[in-house]
Amino acid sequence: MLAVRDLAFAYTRGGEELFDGLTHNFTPGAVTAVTGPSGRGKSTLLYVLGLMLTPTRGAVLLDGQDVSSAPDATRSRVRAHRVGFVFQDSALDPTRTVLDSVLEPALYAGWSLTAARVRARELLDQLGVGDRADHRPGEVSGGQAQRVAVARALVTDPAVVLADEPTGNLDRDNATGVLAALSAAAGTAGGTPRTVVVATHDPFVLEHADEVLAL
Ligand SMILES: Nc1ncnc2c1ncn2[C@@H]1O[C@H](COP(=O)(O)OP(=O)(O)OP(=O)(O)O)[C@@H](O)[C@H]1O
Repeated sequence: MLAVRDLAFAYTRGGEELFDGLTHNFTPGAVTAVTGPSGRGKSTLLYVLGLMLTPTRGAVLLDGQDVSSAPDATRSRVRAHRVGFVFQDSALDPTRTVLDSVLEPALYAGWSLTAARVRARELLDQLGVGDRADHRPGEVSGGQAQRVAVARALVTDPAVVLADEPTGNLDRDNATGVLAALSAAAGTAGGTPRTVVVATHDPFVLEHADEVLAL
């Protein structure tokens, strides 16, 4: 289970402190939408949960272990094996094919290229973008690119999936598709419920999320 205890973060020493000692348990198997006014720290919270930023105070707990203050090597390992990240506007490498972008995190996690390819193709098919596998991101639509980004976040079967404004620039149909993919992902991680956290302003996502955490 993913949780935060007494969490605070500041980008600079003595700078504005975000989260005000936040304590929260994220429910496995659920999509939790993190919302709040612009600048309140929604994206920053995802980076802290994803162990890309270290809390100034408090802790990020994964299955009861404080992973946020673990040594760098441990944090990298946890990030590679247990966390998937969907960046805003998909952020796919324009020089790689969709398939290569999706399988890359699995290679970092130590999978063989063959196993990573099989899993990546399976996910792209499940997300309805299998026919785009050999294209570059410039040759797919915004909605398709965002589903590709979800596939990339899921390729290692992580326990935690973090998505930053995944429906930001999408029309309703595409937003529905991306949200459905994230909801489906919440249900399964090798049979164990997966924790999905989405930072969003989108009223549609807020309405359909299982839980809402307001910052
Ligand atoms: N790299 C950075 N260095 C210094 N300050 C930053 C950095 N990134 C963000 N901030 C500041 O931290 C605060 C929180 O930013 P963050 O992007 O997490 O907010 P947000 O709630 O996601 O905002 P939005 O809804 O506009 O995306 C803001 O005041 C922002 O200006």
